[in-house]
Amino acid sequence: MTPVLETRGLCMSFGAQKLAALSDVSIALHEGRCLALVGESGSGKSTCAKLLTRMLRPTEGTIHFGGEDVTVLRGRSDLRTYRSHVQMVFQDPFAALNPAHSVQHHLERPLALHKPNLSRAERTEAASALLRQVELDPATTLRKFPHELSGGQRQRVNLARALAVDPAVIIADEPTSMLDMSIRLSVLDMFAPLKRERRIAMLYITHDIATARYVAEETAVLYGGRIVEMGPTDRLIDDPRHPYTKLLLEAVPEIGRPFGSTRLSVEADRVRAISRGAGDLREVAPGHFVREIATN
Ligand SMILES: Nc1ncnc2c1ncn2[C@@H]1O[C@H](COP(=O)(O)OP(=O)(O)OP(=O)(O)O)[C@@H](O)[C@H]1O
Repeated sequence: MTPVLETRGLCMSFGAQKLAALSDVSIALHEGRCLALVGESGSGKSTCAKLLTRMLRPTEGTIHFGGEDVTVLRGRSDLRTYRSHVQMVFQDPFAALNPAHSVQHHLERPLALHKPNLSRAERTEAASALLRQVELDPATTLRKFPHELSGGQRQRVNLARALAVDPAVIIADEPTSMLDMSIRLSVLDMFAPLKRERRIAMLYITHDIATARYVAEETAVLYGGRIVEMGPTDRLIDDPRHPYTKLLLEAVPEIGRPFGSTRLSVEADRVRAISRGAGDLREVAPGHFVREIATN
């Protein structure tokens, strides 16, 4: 199956010192499927999202969308067209919405650009349908402003707005990390019908490997800008092969685990703690890594 969006050997470095934020990243997003990109803070997840949406241009490697090389897109209108196919849902649902505009405006604006032939009444009906798709009641939501919505409702509006332009790809960058625990899964649950019914290809970016199982058929683990393990999510969680994947899984909070500090150590064959973004993972002997994780 030809991927909808594919990267080959993607690299990104910043600044005069050319510090590598991303090295040799090759991933593929397929129609109706989701890939989770998992890694801790600083591992390069957001950089990857910015490259895929072409907010940044990679220093090396290529990005193909529908078979076409979009790595070199430059013109404003070409980039705008590309980004209408590849939509982002951001971490902070409040910052992504304009406090001065109603939900109706947030949804009807992209609809007006994407489907200029719709009459005003048809546009409002399309906005209502989008809200129903994300399980919000149009009658009570359309007229509201962002501050009148809960965090979960705002993230649903963001998702509805992304859907307004019929994207082929949605990149969700930590979409639930700023939401209350109790509603995270209900927001993630909305991804399944988008894949099934709209056949959208998704990239779910998260630091929380445990949630990957809810949304993603495949998972890639990013460490220090490199993919250290990739495979079917169930296999990767049940039988992690790379030491860093094991560390991520051991760090998942569990009910019943006592408060305090858990000392995790792991024999590593490929991880190098000198990679930036490694957090407090330390190499204490060649190939031997320890990490202190506060669990309270
Ligand atoms: N514009 C930039 N200029 C210089 N360095 C950058 C820039 N953007 C990102 N970096 C660096 O690249 C590395 C990866 O950053 P990135 O934001 O992609 O990580 P992340 O995994 O998304 O982290 P988080 O989960 O904390 O958002 C970090 O070391 C960061 O400091």
